Amino acid sequence: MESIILIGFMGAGKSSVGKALSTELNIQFLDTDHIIERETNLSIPQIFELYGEGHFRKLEADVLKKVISQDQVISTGGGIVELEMNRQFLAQHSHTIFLKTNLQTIFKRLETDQSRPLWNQSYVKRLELFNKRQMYYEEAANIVVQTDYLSIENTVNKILSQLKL
Ligand SMILES: Nc1ncnc2c1ncn2[C@@H]1O[C@H](COP(=O)(O)OP(=O)(O)O)[C@@H](O)[C@H]1O
Ligand SMILES: O=C(O)C1=C[C@@H](OP(=O)(O)O)[C@@H](O)[C@H](O)C1
Ligand SMILES: [Mg+2]
Repeated sequence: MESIILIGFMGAGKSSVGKALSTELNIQFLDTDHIIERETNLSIPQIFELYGEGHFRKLEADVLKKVISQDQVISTGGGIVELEMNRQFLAQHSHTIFLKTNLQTIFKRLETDQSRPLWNQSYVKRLELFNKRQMYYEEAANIVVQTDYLSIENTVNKILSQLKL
């Protein structure tokens, strides 16, 4: 089986759903953010603060290329689709899944979150980022799963049924 890649906005549930999905399928779980943090020995906010978003995007693109292989679930960061190269790469992959959420759901889930530098900004900036990225996710994904009213467990089940596994 090809690896399963989860994409979507911050708070869509990529990391939580990815972990649960890998447990269900009994395969390895990778999260591009975790790999970057481990390899740099820095937190995501520290990388943004010290080196800026552009540098983080390079690290993220390198990790994405490196981790695609068989039999694993890969959760990405919400901004992986910012680079066109990544969008093309993801679109060529048959199991790229867009976890789709409306902005209201994201606000609820990330209400007290301080760990995401690009969420930690004004309402207008958040809205702009959310709107801009929607078509990027659509472009990069082959499967779309709407998650607003689903628990993590039910999202996993919906993915499994869409993948017909
Ligand atoms: N389907 C869901 N229902 C309720 N809460 C969720 C759901 N998916 C994620 N969450 C919660 O939202 C927050 C962000 O989830 P996370 O998996 O880190 O998202 P992402 O990796 O897409 O940014 C976490 O607190 C998580 O427990
Ligand atoms: O949307 C983004 O640009 C980002 C999303 C984060 O991952 P999650 O989507 O898992 O929160 C993380 O990669 C970083 O803070 C940047
Ligand atoms: Mg995540």
